[in-house]
Amino acid sequence: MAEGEPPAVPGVNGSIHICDFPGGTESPESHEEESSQSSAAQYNQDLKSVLVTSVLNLEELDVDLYRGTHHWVPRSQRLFGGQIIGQALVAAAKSVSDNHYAHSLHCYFVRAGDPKVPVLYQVDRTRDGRSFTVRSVKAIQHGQPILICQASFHMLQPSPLQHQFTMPVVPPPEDLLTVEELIRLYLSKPDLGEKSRQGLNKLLANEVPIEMKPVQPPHFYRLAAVEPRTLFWVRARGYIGEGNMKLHCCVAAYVSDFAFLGTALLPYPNYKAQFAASLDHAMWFHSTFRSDEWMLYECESPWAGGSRGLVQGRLWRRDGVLAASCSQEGVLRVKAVTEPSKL
Ligand SMILES: CCC(=O)SCCNC(=O)CCNC(=O)[C@H](O)C(C)(C)COP(=O)(O)OP(=O)(O)OC[C@H]1O[C@@H](n2cnc3c(N)ncnc32)[C@H](O)[C@@H]1OP(=O)(O)O
Repeated sequence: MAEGEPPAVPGVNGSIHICDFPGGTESPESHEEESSQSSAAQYNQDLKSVLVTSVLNLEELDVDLYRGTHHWVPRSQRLFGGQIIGQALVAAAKSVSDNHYAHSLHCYFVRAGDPKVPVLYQVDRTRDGRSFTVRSVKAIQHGQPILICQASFHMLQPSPLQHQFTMPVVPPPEDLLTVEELIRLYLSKPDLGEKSRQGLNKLLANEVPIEMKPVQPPHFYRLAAVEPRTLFWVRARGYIGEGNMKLHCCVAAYVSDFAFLGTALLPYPNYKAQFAASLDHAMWFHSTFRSDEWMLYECESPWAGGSRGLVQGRLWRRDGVLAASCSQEGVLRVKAVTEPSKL
């Protein structure tokens, strides 16, 4: 890693995209306190998640037409894909009855999102069935689609067919450090270069509405090739509360695109992404969950080639229930890194 670049974390651009990680100004101590409190008390209900109060709170302009604004914009200055998916799912869900729940979505990112203007979401009520309801959503900027999304909703239908994989065994979130805490540890290294220090401080100032705790902190530094698999605990910052499963799915859609594509870069520490962007994103929701509670995100990349990478993910509730599955392909244009790390 070259001097001047912050250390790598498993973000979308591997060694350069650390801006895609949550920043914040909490002290490490606040998490120690939190872990010693009861789970009921761990939510400060005054600190509502900004995802709910702002990002996913769309303005209704007309029937089936909504406007969404931006909260956090990545350093790439193109809109965060998870934000567009989450907002598209909110728009789709608005015209779906309360007893139908999101079970899947399929999206293509066809143009880069422009952070300077809001996004319009135009919903087509494709079909209303007894069990399944389908919506098509077009996210539009400057008169052109930036995302096309199909979302399907299903009423609850119990069935004797029921199985799932087993959740990986990992340390609980209370035993792990947040990304911010890991960065602070890194900042305490006396031999850290000044430009790296500046980059890390910028990262801490980021206001990503997600908290993360990597299970394998060595990946954080990404000095050696590792298998394309990563595990981290993740949750929305702030309180959302029980009850609105549609909303939790929208938040999970936002979260699921975060630090996902970078999994495909983990075996290649000698390359950095010059251009990385998600091309498509699919998601299946399996169980009820709370997106403001820690969930384990298990990400793996079974394939990369032809300047593209495929990533697959599973979001686990901490009690071992599989909450959601995700798949994404992204474009990955890389260049060789010549300078060794000075960090
Ligand atoms: C956390 C992950 C995320 O959130 S990523 C955000 C969500 N996803 C997105 O924003 C992706 C949106 N989709 C897109 O931008 C387009 O569909 C993309 C993927 C770029 C389509 O690519 P393409 O058909 O190549 O578009 P384009 O011709 O407009 O070119 C875009 C820039 O890429 C370049 N490019 C093109 N082909 C090549 C190539 N073979 N080798 C090197 N560069 C190539 C183009 O020159 C163009 O670059 P520039 O913008 O002019 O600087």
